Amino acid sequence: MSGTTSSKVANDWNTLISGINPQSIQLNRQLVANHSGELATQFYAHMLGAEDASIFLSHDQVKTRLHGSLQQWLITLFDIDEQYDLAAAVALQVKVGEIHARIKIPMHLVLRGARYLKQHYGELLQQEPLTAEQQHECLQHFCDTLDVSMEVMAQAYASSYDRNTRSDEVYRLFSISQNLSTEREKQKGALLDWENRLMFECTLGNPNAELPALSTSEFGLWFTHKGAHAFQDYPETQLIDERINIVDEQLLADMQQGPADTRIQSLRKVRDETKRIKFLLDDIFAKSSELESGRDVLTKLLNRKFLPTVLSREITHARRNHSQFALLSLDIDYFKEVNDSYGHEAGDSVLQQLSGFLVSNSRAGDFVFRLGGEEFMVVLVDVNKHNARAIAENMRNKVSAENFMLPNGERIQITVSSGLALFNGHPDYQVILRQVDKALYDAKHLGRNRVIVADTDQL
Ligand SMILES: Nc1nc2c(ncn2[C@@H]2O[C@H](COP(=O)(O)OP(=O)(O)OP(=O)(O)O)[C@@H](O)[C@H]2O)c(=O)[nH]1
Repeated sequence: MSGTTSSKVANDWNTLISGINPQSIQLNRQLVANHSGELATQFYAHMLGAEDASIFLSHDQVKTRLHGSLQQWLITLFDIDEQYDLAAAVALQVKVGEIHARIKIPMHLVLRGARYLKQHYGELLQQEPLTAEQQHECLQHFCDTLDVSMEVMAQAYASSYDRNTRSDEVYRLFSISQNLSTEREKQKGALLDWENRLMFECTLGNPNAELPALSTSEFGLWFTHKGAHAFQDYPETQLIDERINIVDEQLLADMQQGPADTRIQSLRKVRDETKRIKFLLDDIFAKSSELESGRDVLTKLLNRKFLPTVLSREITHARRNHSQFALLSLDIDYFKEVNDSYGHEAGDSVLQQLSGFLVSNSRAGDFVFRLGGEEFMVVLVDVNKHNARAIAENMRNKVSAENFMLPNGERIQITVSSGLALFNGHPDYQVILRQVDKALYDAKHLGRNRVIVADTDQL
């Protein structure tokens, strides 16, 4: 929202307040403060009652937290009188609108909640010993104030949403532009690995063991988290998704339970399906054109600008599928000493080697970012609290055992401090980012070369 628009709204707000009897403002302030809990409950009851809202606000902790925030927001909103700093009040509404855009709560649901708030407030006023005229003025002030707030929020929402969408689109184009031919071969190889593993399990493996699912294989994770998004406009993407489902839901089940001849037949069908997936992959990769790359120049990792897009998408995925992901941040310890002792070029070389190391030690569906300087972030997809911690510890251990080769031929060892935070259902990605930042900060201050897991139950 531009500065001119903000000051115009602040002026309008001021005019609105100065036209109201201060006694009515005081009455509303008192009544809203006394009934803030009940008003917040009304707001969410109607908002969450809508079917299209449940996906956004289904998490209990979120409900509890948002309920408190809404109460506080109402109290602050109706505390506003002529003495109040209206520019600050406008800024607060902008912030709320931006949070809604970030967690993608559609604006119409917020407006619906506001409509019911007005209705309920009218009923509350009727229970007060007020004249009809006083009631009317209080309700007018309540409705006008909410309307101004909604107007500001809607503007902030629209521009923030546009920004996010543009960034999503840039990311989508970017993510398909990376080394297309290498990626294609890598994913076809991953598909072949899964097929070979399946053949092995079928013929020589333990007959009671569960067969490896295609959707959770290296290829399946890459496809779900990256490929399907990058190639979302191609009909082949839908077809690949259907093939993966057929393999996992039907064919593997037949192979697991069916009689011997059915198993052989199903195995043949699996081969046919994987062959079709390979053809479909070739088609979509061939259709995609090379696009300008936007990777970090030194390390070729993803850079910070795509972090919001990736996190928003992973949050939506985790909430829809009741799965989890984790953020692992890694910061090299005493990196300044590497630069000071061996020179900047040596430091650059260590950053490049560590980047390659992180990529080769994470899975195809994971995302590795260089956030800047000597700080990295890995988005660990489809993990739980037990294996995420093990992955983080393993990564830290392996880094400390690795020899990093300097341009002068010397080898050095480094350590990293890590913060780890597991997604806890909160729809705003800033929450998990704050948690992982705090955990990294603690890891540094508790002595470095360690992993600290954030307490993500604390929202
Ligand atoms: N070679 C090189 N150095 C960089 C780059 N970006 C940041 N640095 C250096 O990274 C160092 C970071 O130093 P500090 O923030 O003090 O951190 P540190 O020495 O790693 O210490 P702790 O993080 O507290 O363990 C500085 O010397 C930066 O100049 C880069 O792209 N290349």
